[in-house]
Amino acid sequence: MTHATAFTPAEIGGLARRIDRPVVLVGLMGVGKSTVGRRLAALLDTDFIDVDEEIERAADRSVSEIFEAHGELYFRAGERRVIARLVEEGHGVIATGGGAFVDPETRALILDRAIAVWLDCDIDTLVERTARRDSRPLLRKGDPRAILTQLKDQRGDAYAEAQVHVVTDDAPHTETALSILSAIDAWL
Ligand SMILES: Nc1ncnc2c1ncn2[C@@H]1O[C@H](COP(=O)(O)OP(=O)(O)O)[C@@H](O)[C@H]1O
Ligand SMILES: O=C(O)C1=C[C@@H](OP(=O)(O)O)[C@@H](O)[C@H](O)C1
Ligand SMILES: [Mg+2]
Repeated sequence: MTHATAFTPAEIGGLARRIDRPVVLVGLMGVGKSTVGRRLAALLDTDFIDVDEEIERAADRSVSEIFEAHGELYFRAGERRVIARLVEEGHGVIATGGGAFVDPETRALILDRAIAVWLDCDIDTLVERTARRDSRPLLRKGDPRAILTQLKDQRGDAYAEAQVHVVTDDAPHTETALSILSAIDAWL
């Protein structure tokens, strides 16, 4: 559920000043972490970093190529290191990849040093959105709906540890970003 939340620019500025830690978006593949995260950073007039893009830049390979060449465990090790660095650097908004927050070490770090926002939506929407791009190696292993359903079940308890929970729908990205602001405002 998203709310058409009206914030004046001054209110958003005031909220941005109260946010003294990185806002880290977590949740399943396709929920909107990368695209809504960029919009959220723009609203807050802060910088945006996507963890997968940082990993790709450091490795000079795509996430799919890393999975293919070295396997998931190697990717997770790199992901853990990159997130530790990004949280330490204190970026404004950080979009993680869907598996990152499941790692206990990464989750503890984010909960301690950042504000974790769990973006959540229904499986039908995730299936439709993730079908648009063939860039997610975990979804190539079988039926995407079955895989996403299983991951939702496996990861739900970890995601639920996030300080802020926002249930989204197909509202435009900016509206979703405003819902996140509203939820952070209520939590602070
Ligand atoms: N709230 C939304 N409304 C409509 N489309 C969305 C929304 N959030 C994300 N999308 C679309 O879904 C796809 C996946 O979004 P993305 O931000 O890459 O998700 P994630 O990083 O969580 O895997 C993109 O095509 C994106 O534009
Ligand atoms: O859920 C996961 O384990 C993954 C999610 C992906 O990121 P998005 O959640 O941004 O799609 C990417 O990190 C990788 O394919 C693994
Ligand atoms: Mg992403």
